[in-house]
Amino acid sequence: MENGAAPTAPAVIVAIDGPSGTGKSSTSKAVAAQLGLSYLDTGAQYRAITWWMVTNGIDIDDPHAVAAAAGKPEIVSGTDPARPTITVDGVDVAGPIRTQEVTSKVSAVSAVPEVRSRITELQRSIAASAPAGIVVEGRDIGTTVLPDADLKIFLTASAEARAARRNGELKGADVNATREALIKRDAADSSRKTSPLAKADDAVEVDTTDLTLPQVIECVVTLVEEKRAGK
Ligand SMILES: Nc1ncnc2c1ncn2[C@@H]1O[C@H](COP(=O)(O)OP(=O)(O)O)[C@@H](O)[C@H]1O
Ligand SMILES: Nc1ccn([C@H]2C[C@H](O)[C@@H](COP(=O)(O)OP(=O)(O)O)O2)c(=O)n1
Repeated sequence: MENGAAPTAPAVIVAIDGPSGTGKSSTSKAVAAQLGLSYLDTGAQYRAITWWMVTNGIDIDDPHAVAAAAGKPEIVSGTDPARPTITVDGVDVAGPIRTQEVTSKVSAVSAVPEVRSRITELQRSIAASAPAGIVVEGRDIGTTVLPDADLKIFLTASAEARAARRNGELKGADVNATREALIKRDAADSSRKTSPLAKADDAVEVDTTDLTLPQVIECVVTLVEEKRAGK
């Protein structure tokens, strides 16, 4: 290089999609931290807009009402993988977006096309401004949000493994009820008309059922490094 500076790697965009409990958030955060990339949890954004709708008394079963309100809340995501943040109109909602109420309503809100177009635009602008690149996790990142991503991963796991993992986080929950709720939400997310949960044709599928979290992280880091090396 003319100025003697060390060459910097070009920004790398990694899309990680898959159903609930497959390990997207844990894997994406760890991969981004290890590789010095930004991190975006797009599910948190859909949860945040759902929280705003519930808090403001919008009838989430009325898609017209949800569509009419979709442009109102200002959602801001902090993309440091060591400390991801999410605010709505300046309010920290990291805790409130994880309630059962929000979880049970997020699929209906995120199926509304006006909600998706607003959040998709936000996601693209965050990805475009990440200095070293970004790991973006969700349901439609490889298919719709960032179809030109350098690497696309689709994580899967059995419903039993996913329910057991989620139950580890919810103290005292019934594993069968957790499994049924996961299956119901995945079915709603996969069957909606606008950008459903789906594997992109060029995504690498990783079944995490019998892998530990460190094994999944290592697998994805290796795939990113191979991409960067041009293999
Ligand atoms: N391969 C794995 N083996 C065991 N537990 C895992 C694995 N991957 C993730 N987990 C755990 O499962 C739970 C759900 O993981 P998370 O990353 O939130 O999944 P997702 O973002 O796909 O819903 C977390 O408690 C996480 O620590
Ligand atoms: N890219 C995305 C990400 C999430 N969603 C919707 C559908 C999901 O059920 C909810 C919540 O996503 P989130 O990743 O937080 O869900 P879990 O961590 O799996 O419980 O948001 C979406 O429609 N598109």
